[in-house]
Amino acid sequence: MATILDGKALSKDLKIALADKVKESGLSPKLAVVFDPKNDGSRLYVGMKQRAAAKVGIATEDIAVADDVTTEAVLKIVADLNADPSVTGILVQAPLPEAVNDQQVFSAIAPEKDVDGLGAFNQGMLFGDQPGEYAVAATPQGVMTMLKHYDIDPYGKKAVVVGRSQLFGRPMAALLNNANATVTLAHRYTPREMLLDSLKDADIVVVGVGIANFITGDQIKDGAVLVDVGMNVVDGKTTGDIEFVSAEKKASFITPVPGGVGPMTIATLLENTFAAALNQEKNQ
Ligand SMILES: Nc1nc2c(c(=O)[nH]1)N[C@@H](CN(C=O)c1ccc(C(=O)N[C@@H](CCC(=O)O)C(=O)O)cc1)CN2
Repeated sequence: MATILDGKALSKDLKIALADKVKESGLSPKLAVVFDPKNDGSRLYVGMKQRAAAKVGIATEDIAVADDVTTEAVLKIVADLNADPSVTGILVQAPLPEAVNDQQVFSAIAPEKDVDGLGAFNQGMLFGDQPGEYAVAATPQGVMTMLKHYDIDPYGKKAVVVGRSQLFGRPMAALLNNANATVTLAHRYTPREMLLDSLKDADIVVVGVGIANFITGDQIKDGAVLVDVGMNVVDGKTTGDIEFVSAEKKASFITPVPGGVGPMTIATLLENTFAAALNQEKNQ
């Protein structure tokens, strides 16, 4: 039976520690959140982020965009937030309405306020494995924090990342690569046979494709570490991309859904937001 990678418990500890740090710093971090209020997921996640931020002493400001908003209008919102000294962090909750080019918007955020690390500058730092302080996307960074907490070192391991989104797969592969794993990045055009072949001898598998039960226990190696970034609703129940019952019998470690990567995403975003406020104070 696998050990559960308990993101819910770990994120709780991280938030308690962060609340102390925020208090001790005497700073007043403020996170501006740009989001589409018509998107059910965004409304849910933004609400979760706001409540968690309030608990650790980070103020938030909501900026709800209209249905027919254009990329230019969102770029103007971001430019105003970049220029506002009371705002220390900016988060653009994806997805924005269809007409908006999310990546263009992410890259317009001033790098020092880009707490989600999704802009071109911060992604370039990550992909170049550059030294220094910069934010990394909250979901993959949260996965790395969880691996470290459970003493799982990617060094020399074979890792397979399934999904290549900007929010998850691409930065996840870069982080594992920077941690000296040998990384395969699979995606929707990877032939099924090729994916199954990669999974057979993978030590670490991280999956985020948004398809319930996409990976099953019979496809993975005995003792593999399984991290499930997926979130699907099946028969009214939140479930991941990994078929938990069969996979936990073969894995050494596995994340549950819910209670695994999701809570780590939120804790990491708050850590990034505080780090950004500290850096801005230092560099003033
Ligand atoms: N700008 C960003 N947009 C989006 C991100 C992101 O990191 N930055 N990630 C996703 C969604 N997301 C955060 O925004 C997120 C998803 C899920 C959870 C979470 O804690 N989930 C719970 C279960 C909740 C439920 O049952 O419905 C869990 O896993 O335990 C947190 C954050 C999209 N956009």
